[in-house]
Amino acid sequence: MTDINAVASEVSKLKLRLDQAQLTYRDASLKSRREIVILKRLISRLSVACKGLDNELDEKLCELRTELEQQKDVSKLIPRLAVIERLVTRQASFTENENHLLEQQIFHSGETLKRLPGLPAQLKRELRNLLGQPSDTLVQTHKHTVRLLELYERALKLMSVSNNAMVMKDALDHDLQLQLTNELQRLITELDFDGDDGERLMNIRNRLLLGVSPKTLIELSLEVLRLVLDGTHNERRSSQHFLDGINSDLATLQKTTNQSVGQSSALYEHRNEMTSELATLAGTIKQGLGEHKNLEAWRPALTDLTKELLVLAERNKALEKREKALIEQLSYNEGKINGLFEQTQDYRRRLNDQERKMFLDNLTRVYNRAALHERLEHEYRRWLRYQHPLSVVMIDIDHFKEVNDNYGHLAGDKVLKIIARTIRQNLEETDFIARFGDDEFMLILPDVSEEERTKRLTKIRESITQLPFRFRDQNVSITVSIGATLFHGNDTPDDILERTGKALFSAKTAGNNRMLWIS
Ligand SMILES: Nc1nc2c(ncn2[C@@H]2O[C@H](COP(=O)(O)OP(=O)(O)OP(=O)(O)O)[C@@H](O)[C@H]2O)c(=O)[nH]1
Repeated sequence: MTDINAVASEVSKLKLRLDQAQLTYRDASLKSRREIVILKRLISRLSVACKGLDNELDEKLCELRTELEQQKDVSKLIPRLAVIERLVTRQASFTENENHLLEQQIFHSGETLKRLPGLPAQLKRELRNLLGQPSDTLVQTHKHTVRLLELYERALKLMSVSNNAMVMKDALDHDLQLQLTNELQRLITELDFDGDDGERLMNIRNRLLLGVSPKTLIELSLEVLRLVLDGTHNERRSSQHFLDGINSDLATLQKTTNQSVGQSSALYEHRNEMTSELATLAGTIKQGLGEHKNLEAWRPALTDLTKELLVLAERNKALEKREKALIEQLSYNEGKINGLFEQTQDYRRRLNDQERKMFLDNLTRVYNRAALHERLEHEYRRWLRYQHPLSVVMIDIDHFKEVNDNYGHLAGDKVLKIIARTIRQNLEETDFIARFGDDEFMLILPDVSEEERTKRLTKIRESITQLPFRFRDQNVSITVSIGATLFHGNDTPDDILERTGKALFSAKTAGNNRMLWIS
């Protein structure tokens, strides 16, 4: 019994211990499971945090996560955890290194950006602040990187805007310079100066044709201006001189004419006096002849009368002399007046000549652009009235610049002259030709039928193609493009010029050496 009791008591103790052991085991198991859950969560977070940093680490963490799902005994995972710990430590030191390098790079790039010329002060200030801030952590370094990139972007935008502006400004400046050079060159051809000044102008023009720097362009423009001013002063001086001459001649003439008029009336009075004295004498003689039967007795009185007659004859002679002098003075005055008339006629001819030259192109001797506008306006008014066909034509030499470039501008000048002559030769009296610009000519063909104008223009084009130009021992063939149109509807001269230009442009873009009508 005792044994049984002892056994029973042993059993009961054992059971108690078993219960306690079970409880302990349950606690341990619970603890272990909680630790596994925490471990899993940690590994999962670590996987996310390290994702992409290192492929090997990614792989190992992935394997560990799978194992953790299956494995009951965590202790078996210890070797894997050791591998991961090693990989994480390696990654940490790698990241630290990289961070250090990145910081150095940020500093270096920031300094480079700071030295960039033309950066706005505000951007430079922000850059200085950024470089002065410490970056102990990776996050701070990251923020610095982003901020630096922003500043770089702003600087780039600013530079590209100012570069574009500069490129555009350069292009504009270049275009403007070309335009000014061509215009100055063209204006010189309209100036008609002789002698040294004319030669100097031609030299300037030749230099402009060869192309000049902006500085030289300004210098040449000033020189042209000076020459024009000198020319104007000279012209004014010579006009003044001419007018002064005429004025003093007229003053002298007026004086002598006044004297002549005075003399002439004095002579007239004298003559009247003499005539009445003569008449009185003649009356006295007649009366004496009737009264005196004995002439001998009358002789002394008659002798006195004769003396008086002689005195009258003497006075008459003196009067004649004065009259002769007066006639001479008058004929001298007449000569002077004729001379003055001739001088003014000469002056008028010179003015007319100058006016004509103002409308002529100095180089080609055809009309210039000013004349064209005047003529076009005139023909336009006639067209409005009579509605006859009125054609306007623009002729442009193809690749003319190449002639200048390859054979020199004197060759180019020659081409312009010969082509102008060739066009003129193929025109009728009533047609009009003007040099419109560099290598462009304009024609106005009034009252010409469609068939006739096509024939005329085709002949012009073909004649030019056949011109035997020869430069530097080379045969050079030159062609022209022609654009033309007709006045119709509500057209104005400006519309016509624009349409002719378009027609010419189409002829050129269609491949040159052709004629194109836009109706
Ligand atoms: N020799 C000479 N050249 C001139 C004169 N006037 C203008 N030029 C030159 O004529 C040239 C005209 O050039 P562009 O308008 O390009 O003409 P292009 O070479 O015929 O070109 P396309 O018309 O397109 O065929 C410019 O180089 C001017 O310098 C001049 O009186 N004499």
